[in-house]
Amino acid sequence: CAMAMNSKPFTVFVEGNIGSGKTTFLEHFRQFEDITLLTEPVEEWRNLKGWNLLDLMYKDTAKWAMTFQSYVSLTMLEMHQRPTPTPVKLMERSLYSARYCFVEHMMRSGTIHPAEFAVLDEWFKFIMNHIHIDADLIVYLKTTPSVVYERIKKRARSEEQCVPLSYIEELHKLHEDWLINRQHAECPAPVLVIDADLDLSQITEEYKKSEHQILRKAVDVVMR
Ligand SMILES: Cc1cc2cn([C@H]3C[C@H](O)[C@@H](CO)O3)c(=O)nc2[nH]1
Repeated sequence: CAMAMNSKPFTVFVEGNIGSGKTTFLEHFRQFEDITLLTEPVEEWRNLKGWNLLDLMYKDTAKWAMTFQSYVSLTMLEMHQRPTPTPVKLMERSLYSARYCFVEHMMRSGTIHPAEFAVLDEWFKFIMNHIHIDADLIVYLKTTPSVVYERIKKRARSEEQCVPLSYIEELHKLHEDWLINRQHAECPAPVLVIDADLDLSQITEEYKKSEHQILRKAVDVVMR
């Protein structure tokens, strides 16, 4: 049932490390007509007027990380703001994982200059104070770094082939600090943790756990 475009849909952020199965999780919900799926616009990051910013970032991180994260944040903001015709909206990642996981890592590792970090942080704070982008629920696909590292190698996305395990471990810790240890109060949504180490055959049971929570909330939104 299409809802008026102006009412706020029940919004879910699907978060997790590289290779944690976010796209697979989202595809599982393709079957429901009352849910709008917004997957990560990786193809936009791979081709902005012919420039593959994702590849540039992985090839020369110090030079391109700021530019890449700046564009990623713009594409995420566009998705946060996109009108949703359904009672439920599932988004792959968010401006929160952009800031608390990826940009945070780049600042701590010295990949970006403190002045570059300051600019990205000012953009993030302005958006937080002026635009409502909160989630009603965060689904955290919790994984073990070594498991997703093997998946990344098997998936063989060309730009990611040089990603070291240490990077995956650092991103994991930042996801845990945010979603398990709840170190950032700006994003107070409840977190539903899914064991995403499970391989495809077993994980459907895990998805059903979240399906119930998400769809029940969808009914609440529609009945509101
Ligand atoms: C919000 C956000 C998503 C995101 C993805 N990535 C990278 C990780 C993967 O290699 C690829 C697709 O998620 O993009 C990144 O470097 N910075 C990001 N920030």
